[in-house]
This record gives sequence, C-alpha cells and structure tokens, in this order.
Amino acid sequence: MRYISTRGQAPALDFEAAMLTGLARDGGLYVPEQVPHMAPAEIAALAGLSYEEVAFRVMRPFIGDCFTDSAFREIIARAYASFPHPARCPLVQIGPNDWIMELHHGPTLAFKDVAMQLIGQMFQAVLGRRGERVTIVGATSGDTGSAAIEAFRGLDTVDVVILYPHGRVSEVQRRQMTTPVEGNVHALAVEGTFDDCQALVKAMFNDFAFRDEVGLAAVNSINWARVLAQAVYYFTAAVSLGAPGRRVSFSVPTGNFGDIFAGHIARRMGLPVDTLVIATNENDILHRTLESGVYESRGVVATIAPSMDIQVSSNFERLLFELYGEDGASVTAAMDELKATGRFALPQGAVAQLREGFASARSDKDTTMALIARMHRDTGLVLDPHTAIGVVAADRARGEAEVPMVTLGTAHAAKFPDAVEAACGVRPALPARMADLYERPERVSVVPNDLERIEAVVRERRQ
Ligand SMILES: Cc1ncc(COP(=O)(O)O)c(C=O)c1O
Ligand SMILES: N[C@@H](CCOP(=O)(O)O)C(=O)O
Repeated sequence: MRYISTRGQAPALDFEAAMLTGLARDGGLYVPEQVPHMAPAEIAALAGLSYEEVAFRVMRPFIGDCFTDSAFREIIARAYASFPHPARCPLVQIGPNDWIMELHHGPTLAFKDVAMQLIGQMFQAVLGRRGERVTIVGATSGDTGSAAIEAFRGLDTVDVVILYPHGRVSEVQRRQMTTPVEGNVHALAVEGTFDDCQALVKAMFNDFAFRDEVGLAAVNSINWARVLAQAVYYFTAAVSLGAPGRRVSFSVPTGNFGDIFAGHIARRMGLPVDTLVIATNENDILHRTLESGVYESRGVVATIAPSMDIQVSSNFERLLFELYGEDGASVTAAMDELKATGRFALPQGAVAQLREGFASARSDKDTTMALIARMHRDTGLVLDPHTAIGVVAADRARGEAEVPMVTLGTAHAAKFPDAVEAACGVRPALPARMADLYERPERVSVVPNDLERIEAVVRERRQ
C-alpha cells in the first residue's frame, strides 16, 4: 500500500513513512493510492466481533508490512484497554430509527482518544524499533491536544508541543492539556484562533530546515493514521444496525473534516453508508460550500461548541483531491487561491459529486441549547454541544426516513459543563478519575501568533 500527496509533487510513501512524515513535503496530505475494498461477506463477518478485532480487519490492508499481524493485534489491544466500556464505542438509541454512537469513553472524554490511543502505541513501537525520537507539534481547538498529551505523556520516543487558541477552549479542555506533569509534553496558548494554530503547524512543516532539525511529526488529522483509525467505528455501528444488508446514514459534528472523511473512506471500502451529514455550528464554511459551491473563509467566531470553531477544514483537501480526479495541480491551484483570496469556487461537476455523497446542516446557539434541553427532558440523556449539533443536523438533513441515522457523539458533556448547564439545568460531573482536575497546578506559556517565536519555543522545550 502506497500513499500519495494531494498536491502531487511529493514522493509516494509506505504506511510507516506516511505516518511519521505528517504533512507531505509539497504541502499536501497523504492519501492511499487505492482504497482497499471489503466484500459484503467480509463486512457481514464483522458482526459480533470485538471492537479490537473489527479494528484489526478494517485497518490491516492499509498498513502494509509496518507490523506483523500479532504485533498489530497487541498494539490495538493495548490502545483500547484504556476504554472502560466493553463495546468501546457503544450505540444508544434515541428514536425509532435514530442512534447516538458514544465516542467519549476514552481517557480524555472525546472521540479523539479512539485514534490517538492507537497512534501513541504505533509511534512508540515504530520509533522504538528505529531508535528514533521525534517532536510532535499539534494544533487543537481543545480535544486533539488533550488526547495527544494523554496518549504520549511520559513516552521516551517523543516530545509533544500543543498549540491551542488562548481563551477559546473550555476550562476542562485547557486543564487536561496544562496539568500533566511529564516533561515531554507542553501546552502553548497562542494569541489567535484554531485556524492560526493549524496554519502555524503547517508552516513549521513547510520550513524544511526546522522540520528536519527537530524531527517534526504530526498527530492532527494531517496524519493519515488518524483518519484510518476513525473509519473503524463506522463499521462497528453500521454492522450492528444491519450492514451490509442495510444502508446506514451518519450525522457528523464537523470542524476539520477528518471524522466525516473517515466515514467517506469506510463507504469507499464498501460499507453501505447512505448519507453523510456535515453538521456545523456558526462556523459553517462547509455547509455554505455545499449550498453555493464556493469555499470561502469568513473568520472564526467563538461558539458553545469550541472544538468546531474552525473555518479552514484541513481534510477537505483530501476530498477535493478525489473531486478533482486526483489531479494534484488543480488541488494546489485551489489551495493557492484560498491562501491568496480566502476563497475558491468548485467546478460544477465537483459540486454535484459532493452533493451526491454528503448533505449538510447548521445549528446555531439557540437551536443547539434547545436540543440539549429537549433531549434531557425526553430521554434523560445529557448531550454535549457538539453532539447536539449532530442531532439537530440529523433531523434537518436526513435522506430517506427508513434509513437508520447514527449521530456521532463526539464528546462527553462534562467537557463543556457551563454550556450544558445553561441549556438543561444539569451540571455534568467529571468521572471520578478526574475529580481533582480543578485542583491540579497548570503549566502553560502564552505565545504570540508568530512562527519564529513558536519555533524557538519548540526548540527550547525538546528534551
Ligand atoms: C468534540 C468534537 N466534535 C467534533 C469535532 C470535529 O471533528 P473534525 O475536526 O474531525 O471534523 C471536533 C474536533 O475535531 C471535536 O473535538
Ligand atoms: N477539533 C479538533 C481540531 C483539530 O482536528 P484534527 O482532527 O485535525 O486533529 C480539536 O479538538 O483539536
């Protein structure tokens, strides 16, 4: 299995190299040259298997000879041992044909743990074998950073530096990043937005001297391994609802377009995924793109779903690559235009293809709060704002009524207690293992939105 860049100018790599490389050297994102196909019988055979075994079968064709089968099974087992729920990503029924897939049972209470716990194990195994050490620099709107710090804290093969937008993450998210004591993990509060943080990370990858000096690596969804690990739960959910004999739709709270792109990959592998609903908050660039065919960044606004406060959705480039017939030059031209003018228009054919596979809906603050209140009143469930946006969008953009709809429950309500309490009157409690989170001392540096200054801090913090 080889991985190629969406910009068409970087060398093709195997899985191990693509995982360690992060952003391609031409500025693009790695994607598999071909997406492996699972036959209906292979999908049917996933029914009743453990999450770990499904993960092995879905991911195995993508990893080439990076790990032996037994080593890969052990890595998967270690990754999901940190999820107390036996199903790892359980489904909860909320209506006659509606479910929420709870992806918050990992150590930091958000769906990022599902991939990050696995990637932590994969990096440790590969870097240990190669005798190498890397510097992971990540951008976060709150959840990727806490999941990465949790997955890599104390490991002897990596330093981790996380950039988050100062004052724009919840207190729980911030404390999850700033309270770990291990010397190899560092949180930097950037005076800017998530988009600024993500642009800084990409700029560091494009500064080849810096990149090579520190051995830069990525655990954002820049890294293909993240997307791959997230494709697994689409299989577990769809199979338990009747796939391959039955189509299933998903509503996905969306920001950087990584999670929903994972669903698209599952569909390309042969899973009968019907509609993929892009659920957005007021930062609705993707919803507008579906409506108008123009991808136009209007600047990030702060919302009650801060993890989705994103305007430049990194993984949309992976979909564009497909929509543009895998022509790296066209993708490069679109990305250059975006950088220069803040917008680009998709060709008619690409827009039609986009609308065939995806629907979209936007939920604003009042609608999201009303949904949290209604859901609590009707079912007793306390949803976080991101998941609530997914449920609103599922209602607004579902296709055929008889197709089951699964909303991805991307975070635990306790990560956003203020918004949840304001919506439904219940202040969700943190699990016992985090009960002292508010008492732990914090360690964080506030830094300006300045590439040189941040590169200097990264150099200084490496061990
Ligand atoms: C809780 C939560 N929901 C939804 C999203 C959006 O996911 P994606 O960036 O993969 O589109 C994020 C951030 O990634 C998140 O942290
Ligand atoms: N919402 C994310 C933003 C980063 O997304 P990623 O999937 O590219 O890591 C976050 O919580 O940090």
